[in-house]
Amino acid sequence: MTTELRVLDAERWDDWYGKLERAFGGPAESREERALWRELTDCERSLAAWDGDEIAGTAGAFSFRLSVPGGALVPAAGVTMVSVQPTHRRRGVLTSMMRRQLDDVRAAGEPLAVLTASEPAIYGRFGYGQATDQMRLEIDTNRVRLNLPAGTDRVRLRIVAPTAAREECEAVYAQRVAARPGMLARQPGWDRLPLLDPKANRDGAGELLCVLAEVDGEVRGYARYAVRPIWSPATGPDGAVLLRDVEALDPVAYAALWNFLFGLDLTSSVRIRNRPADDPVLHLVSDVRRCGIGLRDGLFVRTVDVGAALEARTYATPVDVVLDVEDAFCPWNAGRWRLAGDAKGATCARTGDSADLALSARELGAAYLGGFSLSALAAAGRVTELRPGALAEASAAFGSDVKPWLPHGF
Ligand SMILES: CC(=O)SCCNC(=O)CCNC(=O)[C@H](O)C(C)(C)COP(=O)(O)OP(=O)(O)OC[C@H]1O[C@@H](n2cnc3c(N)ncnc32)[C@H](O)[C@@H]1OP(=O)(O)O
Repeated sequence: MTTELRVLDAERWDDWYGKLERAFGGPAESREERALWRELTDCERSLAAWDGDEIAGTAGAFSFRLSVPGGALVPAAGVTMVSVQPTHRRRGVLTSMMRRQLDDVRAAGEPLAVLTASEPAIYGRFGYGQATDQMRLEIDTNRVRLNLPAGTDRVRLRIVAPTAAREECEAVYAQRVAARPGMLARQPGWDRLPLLDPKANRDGAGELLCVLAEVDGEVRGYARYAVRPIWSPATGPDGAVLLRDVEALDPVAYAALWNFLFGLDLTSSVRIRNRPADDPVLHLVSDVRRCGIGLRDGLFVRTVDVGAALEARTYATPVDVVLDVEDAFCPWNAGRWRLAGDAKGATCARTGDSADLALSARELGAAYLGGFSLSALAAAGRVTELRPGALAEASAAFGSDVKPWLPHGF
């Protein structure tokens, strides 16, 4: 079997997307969601693997700008919509699409490619490393109390329709992006993603609502949520607050939003699928054991251009190290790079000097946003220290005070 890779003809989008849905066992999406993905698809960056006149594989890319340590927004290809038909699996179709895509990303001058994986085992072989994680919470609000900071009572809360509050929420979100590595600057149309609320997907919950937190007349935060009413025959109300997202620009607005969610009548839990693992709410609660905490992988990062990627971020402490990078899938990155930088900026260029640390592209991706330390990777045998002291120096420099985190999938 041979397949031929071609850029997606926009007129074939329905067929192409239908094949993607089939590979995912779908379609499970609502009409609204499908229409949004149609609008957001960049056909010129989408590939179809053709077997004769049949689509055997799909892969796409969004043109994102990713927040990195130091607050810069770095061009990053957002790899998405990857699938291979069940009739064509395990014959190298994915590998051929990854090959073509990374060549295209390099040609476009984007230093990074990023993705969220259906299964985390797939993408390491192509040099993607898990760079962030995400925390889910299912908080027992009957048992857990909140310790509110002084001034929380100054916050005024207002419930509004999410669409009516879109601009205010987006203004808050935009300010959060540079403050947390791993977040994506909003591209046109992406503000509609958190507003999707098709009836068919509510699973017993009411409509999506938005609560705005205002301090001195200014919107300082928001939460979008729905309530799923649950009535137990024996004890009565046992509803769940399904929190979609929550962002705030100061501690009192943040605490007030959580206090509101905890206090919703006839509910006994607040559930959310995706929060950063250093969410301040963990320092507001009286009992973390009853917060139903779970962790899973988030964003995967691939350094497509090692020099440009390492120069695009800043470093928590001064660093001057030579990295010996192994990169079989993108061999233009392989070899020694001298990275010199600090909190103001960095240079990263080819060098003939002897190496201080050896690692592969996958580890570089994992450490890139500062979420996973080089020391931890070294302890797992995935980074090798060649000059004593270099690991501690580089590990501290790569670290991020704020945990990197991606708020939504793509
Ligand atoms: C960013 C995103 O869009 S994530 C979504 C990914 N898509 C899905 O999960 C949809 C369902 N799955 C599929 O469509 C396919 O099985 C794919 C895309 C995951 C794999 O496609 P294939 O064409 O079968 O992959 P390909 O034959 O190129 O395999 C390359 C290697 O990856 C391995 N591999 C492929 N899929 C998986 C997997 N799910 N888990 C672990 N390893 C895998 C193969 O075993 C092979 O390993 P090898 O090089 O050591 O022999």
